[in-house]
Amino acid sequence: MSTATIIDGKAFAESLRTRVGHVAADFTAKAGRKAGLAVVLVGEDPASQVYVRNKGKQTLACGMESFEHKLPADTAEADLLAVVAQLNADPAVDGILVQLPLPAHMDEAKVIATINPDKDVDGFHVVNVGRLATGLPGFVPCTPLGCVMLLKDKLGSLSGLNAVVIGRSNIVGKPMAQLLIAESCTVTVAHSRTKDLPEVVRHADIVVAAVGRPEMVKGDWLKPGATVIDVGINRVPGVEEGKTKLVGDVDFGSASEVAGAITPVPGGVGPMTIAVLLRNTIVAAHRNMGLALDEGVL
Ligand SMILES: Nc1nc(=O)c2c([nH]1)NC[C@@H]1CN(c3ccc(C(=O)N[C@@H](CCC(=O)O)C(=O)O)cc3)C=[N+]21
Ligand SMILES: [Mg+2]
Repeated sequence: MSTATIIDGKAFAESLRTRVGHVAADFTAKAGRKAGLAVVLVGEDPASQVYVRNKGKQTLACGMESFEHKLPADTAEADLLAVVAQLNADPAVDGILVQLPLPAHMDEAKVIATINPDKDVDGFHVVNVGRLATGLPGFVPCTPLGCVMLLKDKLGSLSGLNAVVIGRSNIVGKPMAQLLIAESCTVTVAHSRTKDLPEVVRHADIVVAAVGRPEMVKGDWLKPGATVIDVGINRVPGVEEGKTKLVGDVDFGSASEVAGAITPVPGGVGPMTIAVLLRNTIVAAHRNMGLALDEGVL
């Protein structure tokens, strides 16, 4: 039987988007224009198209402008860089997101390096990575920031807690570790080469699973009462022939019998990622226009 509290990321994301909407209306009144988010999608990956469509819809629903740039999969890297440069120069664009992954013929690091760091609402530019690592104001990657928001909402102070992050990607694992360090957690970063992962996880008050392996983390790995944040979005064959279902990196069935609280997939971290993107965009709009904003209201 499931005994864990389910952390409702979908509901939290909705309330965050409502707060972003109020701040966005205030911005429009002060700036005389709406805040704008540009999303660049290269290629026709169906999952990416769904995400981009959802981002666009939610951007508009928050009272911000959405600019979508869809480029064919065989676009030359130079042409993508030119689009980014044009968005950097456009005063109607406060935030720029280039959907990843990019086609194999493109150098992702080079493309990200071209984005103006002050419009980099994904927080992927090395300048923002450095700002996060050194405690300067900048932009923090949306998924890990969303995870910390859920953790603080659930636990209050995270100070002194043992946190184990499984995964060391630039997008989730590494920035997640930085944020947890800033919250005064004792942080362990585990990954595919970690020896005896269950034994490492057993010490964690907080587990953040971001490895991309369906249902890898089992309930009997967990310290009873641990808070489990599942970042995984894995599409696997469903019970019905030909259908797929979405599962996380955590085996929800067994984990929810041991954890104190756990995020579901779907409806956990995923919706937070988009809500934080909108939050980062309205923050960028204020900063770049020199308008004051109490970021604590977000
Ligand atoms: N530059 C860049 N920034 C990103 O933030 C970025 C990206 N590239 N590339 C792709 C990934 C993926 N991503 C998700 C966003 C929302 C959900 C989401 O809302 N998921 C729903 C389910 C959606 C479904 O049913 O497929 C949920 O978990 O409840 C998932 C995944 C952002 N990404
Ligand atoms: Mg890894």
